[in-house]
Amino acid sequence: MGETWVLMKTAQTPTNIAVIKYWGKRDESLILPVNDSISVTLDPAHLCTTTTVAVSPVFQQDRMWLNGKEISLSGGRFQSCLREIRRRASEVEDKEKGVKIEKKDWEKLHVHIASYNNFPTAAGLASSAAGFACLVFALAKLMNVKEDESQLSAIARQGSGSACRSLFGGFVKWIMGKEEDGSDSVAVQLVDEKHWDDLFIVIAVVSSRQKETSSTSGMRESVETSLLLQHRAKEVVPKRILKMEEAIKNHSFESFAQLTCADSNQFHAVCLDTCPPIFYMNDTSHRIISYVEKWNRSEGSPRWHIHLMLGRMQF
Ligand SMILES: Nc1ncnc2c1ncn2[C@@H]1O[C@H](COP(=O)(O)OP(=O)(O)OP(=O)(O)O)[C@@H](O)[C@H]1O
Ligand SMILES: C[C@@](O)(CCOP(=O)(O)OP(=O)(O)O)CC(=O)O
Repeated sequence: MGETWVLMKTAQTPTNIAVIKYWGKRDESLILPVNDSISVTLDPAHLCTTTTVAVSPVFQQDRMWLNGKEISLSGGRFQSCLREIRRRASEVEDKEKGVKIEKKDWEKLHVHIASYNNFPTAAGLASSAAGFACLVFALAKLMNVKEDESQLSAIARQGSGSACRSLFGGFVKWIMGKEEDGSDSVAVQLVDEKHWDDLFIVIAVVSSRQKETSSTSGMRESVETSLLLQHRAKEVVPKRILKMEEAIKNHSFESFAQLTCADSNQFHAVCLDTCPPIFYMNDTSHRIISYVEKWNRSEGSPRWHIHLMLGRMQF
């Protein structure tokens, strides 16, 4: 296969915001969570990642550019995604270019990746979720991987846990799973994006500062030191997930809002119960919470829900 040719695929993936949060791992290397979680995928017209992947016999190594700057692919999470996709690659034929790639060829071929976020990266808006989901989906298309979105979500999960939920639109549940190899820790779509089309999400960025504690290290410390996290995972989230699924299915905004706010508040309570404590909110966040709580009380029934995360606000 000495000739020069390039095959290319592009994908676009939105970010997602958790309404029942993932916080804590039972397996760090496979990124397996201590609880189920549920998120809503944002409209791709607003916050999304666009990723193009290309393969050619002239590429000498896997390389990636993010927002125009080359980044290292040596990290374990990128390597996990590349390895898992390659393992599932199958034959690709492009009759126009006269190219045929056998399954065995994929181990020897290298990819070049260019990815762009149309929103701030590493700024608390879950760019890793959209980014790893988009990377996995684009690579799967390029390498003719037959797995469905749920099976692909188990690969995106190894890039970043919340990324598994961005393989679908609408409301998505990440089932924590019980298997040690993580084969049953996958995302499934609860309802599609048309199910609740008059629900709007407003994201107010209440701080431009990079968060001090990454999600990865924050949840590691919570698992190691917070008794509240253990209680939340065992006693609270299992029941709350069932109530949230019911609220979403029945468009019960009052229940949806109450559960979302309660879960966000408990997430921040776990962060405070961690040693050393983790602060993801600031005075602005607190002020907006109290305004919205007063608003909802004055209006009789909740019209807005609010949950704060990582120094930013989603209504
Ligand atoms: N488009 C992308 N493609 C692949 N990886 C990406 C992309 N965008 C971001 N990432 C990865 O995600 C990392 C940023 O993740 P990080 O968790 O720090 O921030 P965030 O996900 O934007 O915010 P938060 O986790 O607080 O919601 C980047 O350093 C990069 O490794
Ligand atoms: C607070 C959260 O947004 C945490 C997201 O954590 P990440 O998915 O970014 O963590 P890693 O798996 O270590 O990459 C809650 C959520 O999105 O469910």
